[in-house]
Amino acid sequence: MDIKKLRLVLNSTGEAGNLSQLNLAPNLLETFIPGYGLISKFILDTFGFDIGVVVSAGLLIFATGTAWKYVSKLAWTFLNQYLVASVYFDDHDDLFPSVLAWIADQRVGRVARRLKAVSKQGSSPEEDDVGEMDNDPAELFHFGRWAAKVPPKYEPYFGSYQFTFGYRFFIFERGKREKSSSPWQPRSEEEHIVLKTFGWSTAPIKALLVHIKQWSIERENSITVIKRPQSKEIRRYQGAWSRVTSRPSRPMETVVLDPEQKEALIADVNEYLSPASPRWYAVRGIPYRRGYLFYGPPGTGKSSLSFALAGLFGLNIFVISLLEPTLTESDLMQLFNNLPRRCIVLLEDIDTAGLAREEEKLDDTTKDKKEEKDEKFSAADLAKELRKTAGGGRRGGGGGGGSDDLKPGISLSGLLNAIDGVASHEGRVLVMTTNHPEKLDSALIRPGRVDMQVAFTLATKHQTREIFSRMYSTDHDTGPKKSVIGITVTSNGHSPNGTAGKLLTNNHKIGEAYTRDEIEELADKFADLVPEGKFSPAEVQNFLITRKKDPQRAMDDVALWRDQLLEAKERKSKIVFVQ
Ligand SMILES: Nc1ncnc2c1ncn2[C@@H]1O[C@H](COP(=O)(O)OP(=O)(O)OP(=O)(O)O)[C@@H](O)[C@H]1O
Repeated sequence: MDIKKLRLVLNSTGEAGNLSQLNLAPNLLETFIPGYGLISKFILDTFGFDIGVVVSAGLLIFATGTAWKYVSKLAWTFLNQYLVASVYFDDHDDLFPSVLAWIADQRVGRVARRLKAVSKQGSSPEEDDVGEMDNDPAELFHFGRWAAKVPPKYEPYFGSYQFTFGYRFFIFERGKREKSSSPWQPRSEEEHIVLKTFGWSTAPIKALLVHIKQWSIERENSITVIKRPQSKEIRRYQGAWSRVTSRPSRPMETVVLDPEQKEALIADVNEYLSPASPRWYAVRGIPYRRGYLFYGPPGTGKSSLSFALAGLFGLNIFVISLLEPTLTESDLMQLFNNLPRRCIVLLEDIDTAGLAREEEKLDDTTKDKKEEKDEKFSAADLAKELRKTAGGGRRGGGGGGGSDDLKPGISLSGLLNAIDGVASHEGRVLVMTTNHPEKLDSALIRPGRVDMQVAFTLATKHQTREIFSRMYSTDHDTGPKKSVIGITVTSNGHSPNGTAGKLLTNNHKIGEAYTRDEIEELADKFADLVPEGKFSPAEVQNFLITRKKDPQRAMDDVALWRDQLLEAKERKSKIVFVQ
């Protein structure tokens, strides 16, 4: 279209505002819309109405819109290239969920018209999500109905969103792309986020990210993030570790140990993690790493203490079980090489290292180990095993795959290589646990690899007492505080052997609150009835959990439970299921 023709576009003789001025030359309209002349003549003759004005206006609006789109796209590309700073990260990055959560929490996230609902299948809703529990204690609690009240969480859907932060304009973009995978791999998508702002410097975005990290840490202050090895198939694409869950940090006081032992451990970890330590180690040429060995029978608190340490020091915890059947030495190396600078690595069952490869007797040794474990198998262990199986955890679940050519088992040298690797000299806290310290090779526990050993024993009187007291107390402050119990059934004062029931004048009904002093008194008496060094804290805890609303019932039942469990242990029963 030449300029002369364009000039014909408008009848520019009339006054502004008169629609007829917009009437495009019929010749031009004929060029765009074949047959236009005939149609317009027909309408003019029949209805006396000139459609030229309407058609011209429509065409003009269309042309202006297209031009605007084109020009703005050009301008945006130019701006993006020369005047916009951006920071990208993909969904493997720890920042990804934090940024999404932060955006969702901002006005931009709340008013966005395109949201992605996130409700994980089978995830357990938090009480906070539903508000107060209005479950009638007299009725059975129906989890499904309760969980149905939980609204899903919402995130901004894929696309671009603008927001301001500290008087500065930002753009948040969420996108996805197909991951480059080999033809025989299932197709998958990878998400990414881009944060943009006007200017040549990324400093404002970096400051925003620091703010988001702090916001996220404050929000998750009491949360411990637990990571386990990613399944083999996706490890290559999504990193070695996957975030299995995050759960409320375990308070250190809930792990009952010898106070001195606990204090010494906490002080040691604290000293090691202090910001001045890396330099101290570097100046003296000592590798900056610290290893701990937690050993003792099953159910004595080794894992619990590791989780409590993670909560106390605000570290993520990376859990590897050497009993995981698909774990190979190269996997172990890869896992250690992909640890962050500061974290706790919980390496469970280290006594299995060297069993398979070095002796080439995997079947026998696994069988032996299983038999040994079975001998000590108690109800608490059984529950724990079931939990692990259900959660796809330690034994086989998390690994996936399991190709036939895998030779499971980690040799001792493989384990040593992994924990001594260069990448592991960087501030991680290594906690190794075992039920069989006597089986450990001295090379594994030499100073430098294991710097402190913590022995866990079957429950002492102090532990039994503390576990009881914590089970029934809601408040550990001094003073005559009220403790637990809130249901309205009357205790029948049942006492199987007639002794324990007499310990407390049975004038308490369930539903009455016990004072702190009363609970302490009961705790002393309970600890007197449980022999020292016979039961694991897990067993004691398990017994009490089934009577968690009724300390008097625990007192009534303890003697029978104790005798049955002792007898069963003496008979070396394979599974002791005494409640
Ligand atoms: N010392 C303890 N103080 C408080 N609770 C304990 C203690 N020991 C065990 N428990 C309780 O028993 C359960 C099992 O404990 P945990 O998993 O820490 O034992 P573990 O020694 O790691 O066992 P395993 O060797 O089988 O892995 C947990 O629920 C924990 O609360």
